[in-house]
Amino acid sequence: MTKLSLSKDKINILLLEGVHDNAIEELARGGYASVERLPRALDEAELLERIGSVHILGIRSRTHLTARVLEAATKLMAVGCFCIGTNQVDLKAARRLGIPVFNAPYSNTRSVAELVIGEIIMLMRGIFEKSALVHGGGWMKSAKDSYEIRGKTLGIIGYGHIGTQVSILAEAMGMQVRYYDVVRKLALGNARACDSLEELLSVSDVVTLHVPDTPQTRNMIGAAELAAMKPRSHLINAARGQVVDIEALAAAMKRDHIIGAAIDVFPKEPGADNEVFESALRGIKTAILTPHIGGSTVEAQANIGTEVAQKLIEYSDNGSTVGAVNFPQAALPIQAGCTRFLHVHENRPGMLRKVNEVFSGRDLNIAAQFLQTDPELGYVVVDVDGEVDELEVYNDLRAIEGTLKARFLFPSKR
Ligand SMILES: NC(=O)C1=CN([C@@H]2O[C@H](COP(=O)(O)OP(=O)(O)OC[C@H]3O[C@@H](n4cnc5c(N)ncnc54)[C@H](O)[C@@H]3O)[C@@H](O)[C@H]2O)C=CC1
Ligand SMILES: O=C(O)CCC(=O)C(=O)O
Repeated sequence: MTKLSLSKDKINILLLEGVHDNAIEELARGGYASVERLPRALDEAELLERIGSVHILGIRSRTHLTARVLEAATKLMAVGCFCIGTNQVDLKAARRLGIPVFNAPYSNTRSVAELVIGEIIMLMRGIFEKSALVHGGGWMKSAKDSYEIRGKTLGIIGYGHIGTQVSILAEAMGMQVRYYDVVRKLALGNARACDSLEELLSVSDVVTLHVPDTPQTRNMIGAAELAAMKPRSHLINAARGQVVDIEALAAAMKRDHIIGAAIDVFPKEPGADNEVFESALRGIKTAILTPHIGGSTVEAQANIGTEVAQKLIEYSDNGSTVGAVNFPQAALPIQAGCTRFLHVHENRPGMLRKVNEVFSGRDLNIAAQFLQTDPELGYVVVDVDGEVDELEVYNDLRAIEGTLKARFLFPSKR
């Protein structure tokens, strides 16, 4: 079993928001048993209270890791987001503190795409409104505003992993697909790109959003964009809450310009299960409102549990950062008989020289060295042959000005 500068039983792992059993099992297989799992998110005050003793933290979309929380996380080695989106983490702060953040970029793609396809049909048949009436004893047997999806135009904003899956499924059901993306993307099947967002909005019977949360996508669908949509069309948002101006959408629905919407994500989502959800869309019968469950399927959660746990183990065991969203990427082979030193630092001139002096000053033989830098951060991994006083080396590495984190693995003597 891999030996770490901190033995595995002392590595405290905290998993929040009901991360799947697979993560626990994977971590146990990797020798990590000090794992606590909570079914819910923690707010900032609770995080500040607990984070000081945590080495590895696992979250989903409801836990907000602010700079304040990360700065208090003095022992934190890595964060695992058991989802696609990482906007709930202050990635810059994590990076500045030398903490890599991992996610699962594909494991719930299909679940979101299937939900969207289901919602297109539900919206275009007005099913939720009719069902609610029947539950109340009513009987609205009408074809008004009910359409087949065959032959209708679906506009996809953001033609990435989820957008392209939706595209394939929608075409298989006879829809015509148009898409808009800021990056030039290869069209799948018979889908066709639009030159502008305005063009897409003006031709689509249903518009679905699959963009990340960025400064450019904030409120990208506001009053003007809703007005540019076809009269009596539909909108789906299973991307991020800030992408749609909810008040403007509610107004467009009240005047029947938009006759159906399915919204899974909101600008303000309840942090705790007992918090009341507030939204201007509540009470609008033609709006399908779901509690951010686009990726919440048994299959997706199981796959995500395994995938993110593996990435965290790889980083803890050997320093590999493949899949980190805010860190230089390093895929590191194990060197038999070596002690491995990991050093994360601010990318200042002369840093590598100072790191190397720690080894050359002791006449140590460097068997392999790996350096990955970007304009702000440097990550150097040094494998040393033979006997080495790892604690001394570790202390000298930590003493280099600009050091963010240092660790050693597979020590030669303990
Ligand atoms: N509701 C839920 O439970 C879930 C929601 N999501 C959300 O879905 C989003 C999309 O996921 P993926 O398809 O995997 O991401 P992706 O990164 O594969 O695709 C995003 C696409 O959006 C495009 N894009 C970025 N900015 C744009 C802009 N301003 N205008 C037009 N296109 C733009 C990108 O070029 C890219 O092609 C995630 O970022 C996440 O926020 C993901 C999983 C589950
Ligand atoms: O399942 C979750 O907690 C979040 C899903 C999501 O929005 C994502 O994967 O980005």
